Amino acid sequence: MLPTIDLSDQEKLLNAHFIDLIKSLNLLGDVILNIPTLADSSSIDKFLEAHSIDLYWVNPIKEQEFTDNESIIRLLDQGAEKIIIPSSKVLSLDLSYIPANRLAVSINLDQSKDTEELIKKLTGSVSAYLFNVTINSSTKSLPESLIRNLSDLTKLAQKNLLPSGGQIKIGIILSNADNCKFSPSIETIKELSGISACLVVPIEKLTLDTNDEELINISKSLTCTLKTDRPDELFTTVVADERGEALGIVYSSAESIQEAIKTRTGVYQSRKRGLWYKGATSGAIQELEKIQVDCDSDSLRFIVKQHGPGFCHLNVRTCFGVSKGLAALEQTLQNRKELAPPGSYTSKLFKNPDLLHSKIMEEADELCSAKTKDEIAWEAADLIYFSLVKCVTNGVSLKDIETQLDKRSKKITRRPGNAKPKWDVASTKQNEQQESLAKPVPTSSATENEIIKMQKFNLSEISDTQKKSLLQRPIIKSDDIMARVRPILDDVRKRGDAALVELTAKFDGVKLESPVISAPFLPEAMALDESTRLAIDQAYDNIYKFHDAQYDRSSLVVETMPGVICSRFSRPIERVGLYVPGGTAILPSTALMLGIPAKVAGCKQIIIASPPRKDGTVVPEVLYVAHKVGASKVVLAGGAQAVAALAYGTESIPKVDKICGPGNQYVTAAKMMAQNDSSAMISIDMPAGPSELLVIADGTSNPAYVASDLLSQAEHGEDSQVVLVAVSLTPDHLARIEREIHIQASVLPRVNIVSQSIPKSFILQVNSLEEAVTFSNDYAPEHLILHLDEAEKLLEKVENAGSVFVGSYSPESCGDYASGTNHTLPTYGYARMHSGVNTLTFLKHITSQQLTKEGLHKLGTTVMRLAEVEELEAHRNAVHVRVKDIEAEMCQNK
Ligand SMILES: NC(=O)c1ccc[n+]([C@@H]2O[C@H](COP(=O)([O-])OP(=O)(O)OC[C@H]3O[C@@H](n4cnc5c(N)ncnc54)[C@H](O)[C@@H]3O)[C@@H](O)[C@H]2O)c1
Ligand SMILES: N[C@H](CO)Cc1c[nH]c[nH+]1
Repeated sequence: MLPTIDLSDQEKLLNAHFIDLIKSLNLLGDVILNIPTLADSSSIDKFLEAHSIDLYWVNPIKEQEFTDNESIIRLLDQGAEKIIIPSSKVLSLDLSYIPANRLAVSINLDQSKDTEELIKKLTGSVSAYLFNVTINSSTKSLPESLIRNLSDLTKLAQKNLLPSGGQIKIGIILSNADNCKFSPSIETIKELSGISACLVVPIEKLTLDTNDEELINISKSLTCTLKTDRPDELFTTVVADERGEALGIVYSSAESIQEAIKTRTGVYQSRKRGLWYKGATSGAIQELEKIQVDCDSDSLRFIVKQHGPGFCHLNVRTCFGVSKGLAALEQTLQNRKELAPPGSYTSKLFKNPDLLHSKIMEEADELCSAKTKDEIAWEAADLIYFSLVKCVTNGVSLKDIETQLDKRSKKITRRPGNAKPKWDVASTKQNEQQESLAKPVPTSSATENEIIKMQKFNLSEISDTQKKSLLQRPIIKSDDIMARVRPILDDVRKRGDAALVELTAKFDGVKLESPVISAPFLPEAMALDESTRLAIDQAYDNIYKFHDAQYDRSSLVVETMPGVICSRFSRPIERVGLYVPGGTAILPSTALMLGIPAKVAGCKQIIIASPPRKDGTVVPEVLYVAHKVGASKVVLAGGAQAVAALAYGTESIPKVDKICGPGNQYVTAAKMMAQNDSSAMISIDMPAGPSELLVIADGTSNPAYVASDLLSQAEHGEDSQVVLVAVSLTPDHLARIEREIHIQASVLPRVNIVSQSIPKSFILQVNSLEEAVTFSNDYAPEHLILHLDEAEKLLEKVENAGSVFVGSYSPESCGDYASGTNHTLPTYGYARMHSGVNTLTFLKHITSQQLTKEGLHKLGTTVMRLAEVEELEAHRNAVHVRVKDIEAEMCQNK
């Protein structure tokens, strides 16, 4: 029998009668869930939350919705064993990469004329058929002609085994013609079982009550299909634990099966003592998890959770002796947890999570380095032991781990499986190889059919340690990067232009005559098409306006006490170096974002550095901006070597006082190292590394907009990180965002980059706006976009962020290019203490003071006393000599 449950009225299913029925059905295997619409995976979530069912097929009722395979894949990923596709749609959908054992087809035999043809066509691509037939008879048994027809179709369908082994399953759905009162019964089930088919029965027609004549008894629906050739008519029954390990052999009767299903415990038929409720006297009871029927329906397997000392009357777990391997290890660890002998190492691990952490890391590392078969087995055993200690400590059983594995094996969508940057051996190796390459290139392309997907976490389900690791950025291998950057800085410092030219040839693949061009720049070298020029001019005007308004040119003057006047005024930093990235994309917009505030501030010398193009020239857009902001030179170099040239100066490039601008890890590391080198005597704006974005979205957000924003930053580089904090989003809303991410990403020219950066990025589901903003403040993103109802209200709670984009019509792209705000912003969480580039970045402030005689006389005592406290006599004396004169003069005037 195949039971069906209609999920459109879930309230009804919460009554005790149905809860009980569903639990019992779960013991017997597959259940069909009818869902209202194909896209409605949330009704399944709701059902699974309320009831324990692990093997279910999904039958989406509305036929017309089967237009593509995306929703089908989603339902299978969610955990459905099979999806039932209507015969009218099965040939028009591309189901080629869904395994046959996950697909069932429903055929309406009253309407379909060429069922046989269809079955032949579908051979090897589906694993079950549901035949719908209308009964025009009120007799208790099915009409002979119908049985013959169904039998022929069943034989045809079952002619071949499935590609992965096993037989096609046939379900029969019987409907009544209006004037006929045919009601399926145990006899119908028996009749259909005779032709290897099973009856599909709605849950409303089922009962656990053996005396109910109207409804179908669940136990009988099973026992009526069993066969036995034993003289005592019992069924041989293997009893196994949740992981399938045989505990012993017993016998079952129709009556014991009925009792087992009713009580959901291990009940068998003892050949000497009748009904046997396992553990009733010994305490070694069993919770029944499944009853499975073998391939020829004459033996059973009871899957049970065994309590007490074990199944065997000799007080061991199995009748075949003690367990070995993983089961034995798990048992030992559980015993140790309850009562460990003195000095037990395992018990030490239970009590010392740090030690356990270290051992797991150590063993994982050793397993990675193991080479021979013996070494690998040895190290894997170590790792499994320590992992299992962690599991047992936290109440996780081997069964729980296997359930996870089984769940994952049901996923159709393959995970990209990239390692987190921290563990990404491939990219470390690649970085090493890149030393000799011109430019960083994307490592791999998106495999066809691979879903481009962010990782997903739920704040309420993750540990503090996990949360901490989410707050971290893709690791910058600081030591490693520093070790590469140090010799580059030294080389340029010592050998100047010659080193710069050589390093540009090495890293950018360009051999230059001279590493610099000076203003005035050739008009033909900065010629632009009209639309580009107009766009740059418009962006320039907006950025200028906003940055000019930031410049308070007046001096600050405060009389702190009578006759004591303090003031502060600003001066531009004289010589500034602006780094414009040009590795994976050349960014003239960055030239605007750095050049304009430098110009507004009045810096006397502006030098721009940017990697050259392959032909040794600078992109005309960058040169046009350089001209507009009044740059005196453009350095044709990128990476650490460009930073070194700006910091130390070369024969052709003047040293600057401050270096600003974003860049990759080499650029950022070089800026930080140069700043720490007192011989360079420079400052930097801030660490502005790989782009980041955090989006907070609620139920009012538009999935397409959210996805487009996330991708807009993910396309910068493989190391970009984007985060979506989803505030109480329904599974459906979230799924729509995920779908948009995949669809939009798949058609991007930089799909190779986003298919690397998106899987390293993550979605965090939270339950409230407070949780969302707290996480965002802890993360301190470079960019924060608020896709929220009344988004502006959240602004006052934002504590840490580089720049905020408020509401669904404020895409980050506007700030990246042209609205007016700056796009050079702190990353890696530095938004906690750094501002983005602004006009003040290019200014320094000088303070001054002037005291009158009266002022000095009034303040003198305070200063002299403080100097005495610090025992700095010269300080005290500088005031004393004056105060003495002032007082003498005052005496004379009296
Ligand atoms: N935070 C911000 O405000 C902001 C703004 C714009 C861009 N960005 C970021 O800037 C970064 C730009 O990076 P990019 O790589 O495209 O350009 P880039 O100009 O920063 O770096 C390219 C240079 O790196 C050097 N390089 C490459 N491989 C090297 C190696 N193995 N060893 C030493 N040097 C090497 C080369 O000299 C090359 O010219 C991106 O991550 C982007 O997200 C950030
Ligand atoms: N999003 C980058 C800041 O992290 C800036 C940029 C330049 N071009 C496009 N975007």
